Amino acid sequence: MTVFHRNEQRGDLPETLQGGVLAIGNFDGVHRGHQAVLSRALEIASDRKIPSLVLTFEPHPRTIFTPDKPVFRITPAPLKAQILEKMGFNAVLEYPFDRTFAGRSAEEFIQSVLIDWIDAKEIVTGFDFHFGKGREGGPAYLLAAGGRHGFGVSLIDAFRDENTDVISSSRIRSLISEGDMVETAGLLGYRYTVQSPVIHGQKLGRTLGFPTANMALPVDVQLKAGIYAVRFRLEDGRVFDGVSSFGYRPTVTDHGAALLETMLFDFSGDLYGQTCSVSFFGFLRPEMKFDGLEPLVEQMNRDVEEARALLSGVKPLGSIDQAIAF
Ligand SMILES: Cc1cc2nc3c(=O)[nH]c(=O)nc-3n(C[C@H](O)[C@H](O)[C@H](O)COP(=O)(O)O)c2cc1C
Ligand SMILES: Nc1ncnc2c1ncn2[C@@H]1O[C@H](COP(=O)(O)OP(=O)(O)O)[C@@H](O)[C@H]1O
Repeated sequence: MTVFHRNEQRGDLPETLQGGVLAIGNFDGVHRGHQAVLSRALEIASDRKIPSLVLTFEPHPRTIFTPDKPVFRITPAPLKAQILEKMGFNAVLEYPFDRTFAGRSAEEFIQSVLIDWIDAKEIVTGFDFHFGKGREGGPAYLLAAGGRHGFGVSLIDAFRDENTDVISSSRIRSLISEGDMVETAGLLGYRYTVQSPVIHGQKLGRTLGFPTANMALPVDVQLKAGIYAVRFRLEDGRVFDGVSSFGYRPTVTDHGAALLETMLFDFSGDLYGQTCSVSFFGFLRPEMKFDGLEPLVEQMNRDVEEARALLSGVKPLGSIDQAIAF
């Protein structure tokens, strides 16, 4: 089996990965609509026995065009790479995106990236993908370029959910900001997941009988503050059920940045420094300000019971969910 290749800085592309099928897009969230595009690329790769690659852009182009409004990334690059690897791709190419790159013509992009660097034989993308200076390159342009350069082009139509709404990253971002983890999972095809190193907190949790693994999430994350039923994955792959609190902890502090704190069930050990992931299965309640630690602890005990009950019956939604949250 070949090792998954993550190319973060337009480094040399191994020859074994040239001449493949290339899915192009930002794919933030790798949601079910993205998965339709990506599955088509995997099918072509398997039929033609050529490598399968994904070309994406880092940072997210919108961060370059509107720097004062950083995009809330559903899947930061490392998690996206993991999901693509689990799906069966051979490589992800995270192309450094800046204004100079954005200012290149569509033809320059095709020649220097798709032909000279990757030697792509097949391109798969969504029906609305545009590229090159001022978005001059669209589906028709890409089809014509394929004719000239000799690569195949597959354009995948917008994927709709059961209610015939188009699945989009922005719709999912707003569901996450409302704490709607069930609907979010339905559109992603897997449970919303964050990854971060476990950091030191105030060491109060253990004295309350609730040790919590603390994580700082990227500032752009717009997860609703509150208490969630979760599954927690350690670096070694072990997974524990747990309950998380995300927010500002008004009972003990009333300032500072939002923190994600997770109490793992049936676990004891040291987690500091490990990069762990938390997958969200359900929203239990908003964060509240209690009059002292005693009522807080009583409520935390009820949260634990509720989370245990919610998690007792959960099943993987598919292979991506199985790989990251189970
Ligand atoms: C299940 C759970 C629910 C929580 N709910 C609240 C809450 O509603 N309000 C609040 O101020 N803090 C809440 N917290 C945060 C606690 O105040 C925090 O875990 C405690 O202060 C320990 O902090 P430390 O990890 O820095 O030692 C919750 C924590 C957990 C694990
Ligand atoms: N069941 C558990 N759930 C969460 N963390 C645990 C658990 N058992 C042990 N730990 C360890 O204890 C630490 C949390 O203890 P705590 O007193 O809350 O300290 P901190 O304030 O640094 O988070 C975690 O980071 C982890 O290393």
